[in-house]
Amino acid sequence: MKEKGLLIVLSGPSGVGKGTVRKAIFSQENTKFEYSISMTTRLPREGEVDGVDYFFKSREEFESLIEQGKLLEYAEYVGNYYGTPVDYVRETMDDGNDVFLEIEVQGAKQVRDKFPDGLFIFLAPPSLSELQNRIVTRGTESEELIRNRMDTARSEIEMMNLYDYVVENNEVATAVEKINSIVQAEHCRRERVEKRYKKMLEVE
Ligand SMILES: Nc1nc2c(ncn2[C@@H]2O[C@H](COP(=O)(O)OP(=O)(O)O)[C@@H](O)[C@H]2O)c(=O)[nH]1
Ligand SMILES: Nc1ncnc2c1ncn2[C@@H]1O[C@H](COP(=O)(O)OP(=O)(O)O)[C@@H](O)[C@H]1O
Repeated sequence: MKEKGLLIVLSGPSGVGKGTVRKAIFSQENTKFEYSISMTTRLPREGEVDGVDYFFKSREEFESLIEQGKLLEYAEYVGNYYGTPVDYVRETMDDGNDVFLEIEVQGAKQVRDKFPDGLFIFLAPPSLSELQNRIVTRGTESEELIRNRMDTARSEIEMMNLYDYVVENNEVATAVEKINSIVQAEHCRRERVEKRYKKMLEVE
């Protein structure tokens, strides 16, 4: 029987660099992960393509997907829905490929409940002041929203202990390397456990 793929979840506070690190991971030539494209009700930004960056949906369409149980998790974030298509995730894992989710922390918590066997990686900022710097330099938020996001960030950081690994996003390239190593080590660990388990069954 084919081994199931891993479910890799990268999460962390807003502005820590999740999107940046994810893009760097998928720009590697030899990346072995399959990126799960999310659904969202937010409008496309300039240059974003439907079915590449996100599947852009209306609120009605999104709510109907929720009702039909088509989402592994979803969350409302700054006034818009974001969610992960469950069929894609299950099919990709069943085919033996690793699926990579880059999602905010509420969604990651829901995935943890449904897939406790997943690999949960928390991307942490070097400090709160650096996190604020990044949100400010990104320049997509008003002053009030930045204050709001910093309050949210504090509670998001408290959720760090629910994760298997914490990777500090100091340098993007280093964070990418660490994530690659974590996934590789996890594959080795699972192989070892599987072998031992098979051996035990043979003996009895
Ligand atoms: N729960 C959940 N969060 C998602 C999903 N897709 C993206 N996100 C998160 O939604 C947040 C907002 O994403 P986006 O609108 O692209 O803006 P960004 O802040 O520039 O990354 C980010 O924290 C993403 O990680 C998803 O499927 N589910
Ligand atoms: N390691 C890093 N060092 C410095 N700036 C970074 C780093 N990673 C991301 N950034 C910057 O921080 C801002 C937020 O990154 P982004 O990927 O949008 O975060 P998130 O997806 O977590 O909300 C962007 O301006 C990005 O260029």
